Amino acid sequence: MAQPMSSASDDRAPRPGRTAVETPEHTGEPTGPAVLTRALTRDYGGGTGIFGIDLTVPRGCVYGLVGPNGAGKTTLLSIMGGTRRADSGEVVFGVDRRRVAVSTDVPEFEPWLTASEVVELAGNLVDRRLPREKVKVALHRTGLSGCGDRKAGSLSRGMTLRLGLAAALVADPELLILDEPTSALDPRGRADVLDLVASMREHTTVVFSSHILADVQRVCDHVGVVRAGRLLYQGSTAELVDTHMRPSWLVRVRGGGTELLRAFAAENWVARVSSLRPGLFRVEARSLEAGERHLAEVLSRSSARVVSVAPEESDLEAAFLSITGGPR
Ligand SMILES: Nc1ncnc2c1ncn2[C@@H]1O[C@H](COP(=O)(O)OP(=O)(O)OP(=O)(O)O)[C@@H](O)[C@H]1O
Repeated sequence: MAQPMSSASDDRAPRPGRTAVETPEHTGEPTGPAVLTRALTRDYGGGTGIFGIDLTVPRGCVYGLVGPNGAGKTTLLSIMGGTRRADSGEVVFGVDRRRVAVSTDVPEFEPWLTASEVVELAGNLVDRRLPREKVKVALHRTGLSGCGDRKAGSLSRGMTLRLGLAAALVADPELLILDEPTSALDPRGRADVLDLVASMREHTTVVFSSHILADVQRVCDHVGVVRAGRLLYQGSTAELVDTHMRPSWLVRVRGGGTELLRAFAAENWVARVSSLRPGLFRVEARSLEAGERHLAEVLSRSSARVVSVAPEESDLEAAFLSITGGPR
């Protein structure tokens, strides 16, 4: 695993026998999840920690782990990455354990090493004959091309985060675990890292945690929602957004449209209709199917002059609030 000096965890050494880490033999085409956890529990006391987490990360996906502060994301990723122990449960890898790389939310490096040396060292831990060119490529991919000779101790927080990423990906991991990889970055930096993550899809499985749900929605095809140490949802991002959002449409008509407003309000399939301003309504349906089936019908029965009908974009933020019942 490429994780040289970058950890801020409390207890690095997994206790033998406490967290089972299995690596199946590799024969032929790999199948099954890249990594999964079974009933993973780490109880810090006082109701904090993680409890009975069954995470399944399909191979080749970009998996986003989201949850409020203190939900247990770092604890979970640290146990998966081998830098914390679990009280019980297991982590099962479907990829070669040596090809799992981790970048923590607060990477720490020896301050006197240059950025190139940090990345080279990380690479050599995985492959002693790692071509020197790979170090340059990793620095380039993480936006640190001009910084190879700078001491790690002189880098800003955002640059240190990028250096952690470069160290993690230098040896082409099969599974990359990233804790809050965009949290310390400016908008440009965030976009760069998200593009990088998106470009790794399929040949590398990526698991990353984030507070920024727009980032997760942008690059993650799978998502896990944790709150208070428990996994509330996991599955495809699209499904999460579709099933946890009440589908809605914005309807614009010429004139006031009071008669149309009443017509919508009388329909069973309409969960709510609200007037945003004269001539503009939001129609919320009880299901996507019902809305798509009946919306046009009501419009055609009405004498209102319809200017436009547009489905409202569902987003992960709203789905997240619906699942967790509160802000993140
Ligand atoms: N070493 C520890 N000892 C005791 N409690 C801890 C320890 N590490 C974390 N916790 C507690 O466990 C809970 C989960 O923490 P964790 O850092 O895993 O959450 P998180 O989802 O990563 O939070 P954040 O988004 O704020 O980084 C929190 O209540 C935290 O205070």
